[in-house]
Amino acid sequence: MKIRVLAIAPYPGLKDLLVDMAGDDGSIDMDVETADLQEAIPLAQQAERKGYDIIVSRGGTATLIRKHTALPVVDIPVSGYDILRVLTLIKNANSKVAIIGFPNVCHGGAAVSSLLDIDIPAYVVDHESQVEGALREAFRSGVKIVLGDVVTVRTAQEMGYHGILITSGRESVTEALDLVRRVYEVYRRGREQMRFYEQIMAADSRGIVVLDETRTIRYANQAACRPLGTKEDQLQGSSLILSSPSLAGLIKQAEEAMQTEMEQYVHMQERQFRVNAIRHRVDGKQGWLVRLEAVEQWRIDQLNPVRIPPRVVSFDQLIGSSSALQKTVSRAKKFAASDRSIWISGEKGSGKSMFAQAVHSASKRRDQGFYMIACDEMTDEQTEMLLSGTAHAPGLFEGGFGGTLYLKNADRLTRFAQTKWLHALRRSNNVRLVASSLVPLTKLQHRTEYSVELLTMIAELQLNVPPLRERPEDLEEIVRVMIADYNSESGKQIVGIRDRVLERLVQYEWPGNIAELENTIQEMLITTRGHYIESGDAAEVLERLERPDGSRVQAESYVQIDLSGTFEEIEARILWHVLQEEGLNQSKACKRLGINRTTLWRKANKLFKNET
Ligand SMILES: Nc1ncnc2c1ncn2[C@@H]1O[C@H](COP(=O)(O)OP(=O)(O)OP(=O)(O)O)[C@@H](O)[C@H]1O
Repeated sequence: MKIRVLAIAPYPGLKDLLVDMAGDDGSIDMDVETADLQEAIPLAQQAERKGYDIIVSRGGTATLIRKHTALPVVDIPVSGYDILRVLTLIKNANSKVAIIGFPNVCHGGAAVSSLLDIDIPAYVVDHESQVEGALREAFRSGVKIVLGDVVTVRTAQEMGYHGILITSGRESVTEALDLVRRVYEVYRRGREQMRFYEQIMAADSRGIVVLDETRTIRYANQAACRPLGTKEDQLQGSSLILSSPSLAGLIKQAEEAMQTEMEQYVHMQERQFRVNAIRHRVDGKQGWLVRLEAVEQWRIDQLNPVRIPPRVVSFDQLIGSSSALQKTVSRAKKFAASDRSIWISGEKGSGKSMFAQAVHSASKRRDQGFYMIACDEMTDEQTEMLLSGTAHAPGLFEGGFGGTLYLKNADRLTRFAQTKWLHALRRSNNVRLVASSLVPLTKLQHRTEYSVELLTMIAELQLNVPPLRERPEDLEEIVRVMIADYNSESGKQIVGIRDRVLERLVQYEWPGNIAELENTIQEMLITTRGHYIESGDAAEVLERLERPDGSRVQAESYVQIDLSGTFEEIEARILWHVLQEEGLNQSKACKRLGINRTTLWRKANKLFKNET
């Protein structure tokens, strides 16, 4: 195989010589172009893509293009012969002569002229922009003829003086071609080794991304294109923040926390990825080696009621040391170790989703997907799409899903959806189900409209998350964490909450539980100007909370009634919600519903059999 060489000759005569000499060389396949300095840059930039192995050029042009290509650039030297030739030419000239050029030309010239005992001053330049100044200086001191490189000669001529080009002769080109063969051998070995590593990385099913100290992507393999949503060649050299702000955010966090290794789950391009990043230091500069692994193959596409919760929750993130919470945590930890389905009941906003995620994170399926399906938001059509697939996408279980499915508000599945789930689950035995509902399981078991078979499947174990009012001792701790989170987001420096405010918070019933507490504290924090949440900062929010009937207003705003199914089914759901909110007190429920006790009794009896 011949070495593919692109020669860029800064003057036409060199092109002819190169074409002539390359024709005789069996090991080199050379194309020659004529271009000087800046004109040569685009040629050099395209050379690698065009399949050249090495570039050959001369003097200032060679130095310049080296900065614009990853290929090796071999410089045709200005040899002693070249200088000797030109000095022989001008040795009898009566006019004063000088050499002006880059160091290689000047040093050679000075050496040869001193050997020949001719006095030729040399003006060394490091950049083409200095040539004009050097020429002026030479001409001022009486120089009439300048010897030099292409840029020297051209500028001298433009200034109205005589310039003689030191051309490269056959010996210099022979020397350059020898160097091409030697450089190529080293380059070939290096390239083969690099290709070997590149092929290994390219074949890896994990996405591999190498970042430099500015979080710019230096390398990305094929598998990294999917999560980053771009083509391989567009990724290299681009900033991570543009390709994946979420991943860039995680790396930034890890840097700020001075971590040298980080493992996280990230949601990118509608899929979940496990991210493992290791900090590296090359030549004193820091960077990251990031590996991205798809947690599973199924993707969400446009199904809104199916979501990936934004963060990984572990049991440690559940705040509260009350025995009520700790008992639930210890029960949930035991459940996590088994692979059985869990039914989590609890009031609105009490932490059911957090428990579901913590169970997943502590289970053997932690490396697989966790999807939350909002059952009350799914239309029957969407359930069908999710479970049976569409023309463009496989159904959830056909897509090889093997993680945890969290069926949020599973009590609100329509009859149609229940049947669909039942069929799908009968066929799939590799999924962990966690379901949640506001309704205690015992109540649901009496509902005629709910499939007993499905319940048996999705409620093998039961967990009850205690409402916040049953563990008031946790409130202060939760508020403290909320303040800390808020400080880091907002830059404020709030250090606590006054006892008077805390007491009033503890006395409140919290029908919307921690979700409601979060909103309340958030509002107080926004209005707080000092270091503590003072009574004044909290007054308006507290008054609203403590308004007579305030809790009911709050509770009602959390209720979502599923309007699918027959009128009787919808009526049943409304009836059930009102009864539940009134603590199963029929008189209060009748008053709110505007029906008499007999009607309620009849409907309730029909719906809940022996329940009321
Ligand atoms: N023990 C806890 N410690 C800290 N934060 C909590 C805790 N429990 C719940 N939260 C927070 O309260 C909010 C509500 O929690 P979550 O969504 O898990 O409740 P839920 O019972 O699933 O709500 P829903 O009834 O809407 O399904 C979330 O922002 C969650 O992070």
